[in-house]
Amino acid sequence: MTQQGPAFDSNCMTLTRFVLQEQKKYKHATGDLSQLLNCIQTAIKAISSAVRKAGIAKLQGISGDTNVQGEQVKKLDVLSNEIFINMLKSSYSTCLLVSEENDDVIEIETDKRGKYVVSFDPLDGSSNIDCLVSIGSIFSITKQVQENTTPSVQDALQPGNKIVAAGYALYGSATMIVISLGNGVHGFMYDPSIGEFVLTDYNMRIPERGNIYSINEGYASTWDEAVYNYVKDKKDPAKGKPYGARYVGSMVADVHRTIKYGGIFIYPATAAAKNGKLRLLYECNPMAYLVTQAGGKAYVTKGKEILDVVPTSIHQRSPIYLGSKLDVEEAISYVK
Ligand SMILES: O=P(O)(O)OC[C@H]1O[C@](O)(COP(=O)(O)O)[C@@H](O)[C@@H]1O
Ligand SMILES: [Mg+2]
Ligand SMILES: [Mg+2]
Repeated sequence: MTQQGPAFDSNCMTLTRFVLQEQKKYKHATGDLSQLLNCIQTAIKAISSAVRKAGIAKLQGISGDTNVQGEQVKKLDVLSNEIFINMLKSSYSTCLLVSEENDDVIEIETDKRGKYVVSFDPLDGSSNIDCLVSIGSIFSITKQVQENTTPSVQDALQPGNKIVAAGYALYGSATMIVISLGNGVHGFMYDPSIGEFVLTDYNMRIPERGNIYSINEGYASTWDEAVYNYVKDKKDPAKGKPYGARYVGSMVADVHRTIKYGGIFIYPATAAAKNGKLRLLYECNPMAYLVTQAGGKAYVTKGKEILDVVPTSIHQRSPIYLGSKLDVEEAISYVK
């Protein structure tokens, strides 16, 4: 447990109750955000249940193969996307959705519209599904620029500093939701015996400095000089105690470890991909928001924080340096 807040009894503080308690702090709150977060929580429970059955997918019908009845069944990422979209629509609190799996924005029907815009990666780390390595879901929530107007793509193209809440679910050795509503970062572990997410990590704070670097080192020959030299120095005993290397290849898992243990996660620009690989709206922004709320830093490059980038298209990519304040500042200082 990271830090126990005096007002909380973690044995019975569920995510649902926590969200309601946050809502009560704002006199004019309508309850729409709470309703939205409850629907996201339900989506995550459903995806977690599907993830836990992925290994017997051919029998259960969630693999993208043909099941024992000879029926075509859905892949986990397709299923996760449908679950997210259905839950968000039925929350009656959204007007526009951006999903990694959909080329265009999804406009919510008029009679179901609310004021929030949600960007999400329904299943992150999909290349890790078949080998049972941790995967996740990522989401961020902003308000529509002008409430009660017809939603347009401009409502989705807001910088990360407009986010009102963001979080991720990690389907690891346990399922966990890590979330921020702008007042710190809090972690809730799923307790299958009661079917609830229970507060386990109150006010998560990322260590100011860590001793782990996380980057896909297989691509080192394609990095620019700054990233190459930074990583080289982190391994050089003449420059200090060498850092450990960890790279899961699921952003949720790599960022979760970085928040818990400290250190740095980098997905840089490469010679082939000038903007890196990760998507700004539903990967970089939510994670930058959480890491910043936990006391860390998230940069595109020197002098440019992720959360200040004004997006120009919904699936745009961005390089990212994210993690412990001192580690990120040190890595960025290598950029000329
Ligand atoms: O294999 P690479 O190039 O290191 O990329 C890994 C990155 O790609 C991702 O898997 C992309 O996510 P998706 O599975 O949602 O496409 C990130 O989770 C991860 O950080
Ligand atoms: Mg992803
Ligand atoms: Mg994905």
